[in-house]
Amino acid sequence: MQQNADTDVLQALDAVLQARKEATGDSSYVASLYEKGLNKILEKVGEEASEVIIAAKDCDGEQGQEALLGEIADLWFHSMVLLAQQGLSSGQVLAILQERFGLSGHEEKASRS
Ligand SMILES: N=c1c2ncn([C@@H]3O[C@H](COP(=O)(O)OP(=O)(O)OP(=O)(O)O)[C@@H](O)[C@H]3O)c2ncn1[C@@H]1O[C@H](COP(=O)(O)O)[C@@H](O)[C@H]1O
Repeated sequence: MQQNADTDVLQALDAVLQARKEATGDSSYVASLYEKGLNKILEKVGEEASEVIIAAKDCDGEQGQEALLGEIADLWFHSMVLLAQQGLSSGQVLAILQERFGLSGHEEKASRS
């Protein structure tokens, strides 16, 4: 199984995604997505989400778990490309999760009315 990694990698990747705004598509996959635009990035997010579903349905044993982790990494990565393209960062998503941490989904829903 893969080793655990901490959230530093998200911050480092945010910086790379930002820097790729100055790169060209022939040298960088991320820059190629920026060049193709929002619709292509959304297509990749949708495609990767579908691959997560398929991998989860087939998730049997260590190999299946490795495959699922790989697909979720692809989904997170493409979601981060979307955030960067929109001028946002994973840090902002983490802040929302931090705010929600410990608050039951049922309680949060009840507090809305
Ligand atoms: N984490 C990733 C990462 N995860 C997945 N991918 C790429 O995402 C692509 C999507 O996989 P697919 O199988 O869907 O690709 P595909 O069939 O070639 O895609 P399409 O032609 O259908 O769009 C693959 O090319 C993967 O290599 C990534 N590409 C880059 N990164 C990170 O982004 C950084 C910058 O990348 P570059 O901009 O390419 O230098 C890298 O240093 C990495 O840290």
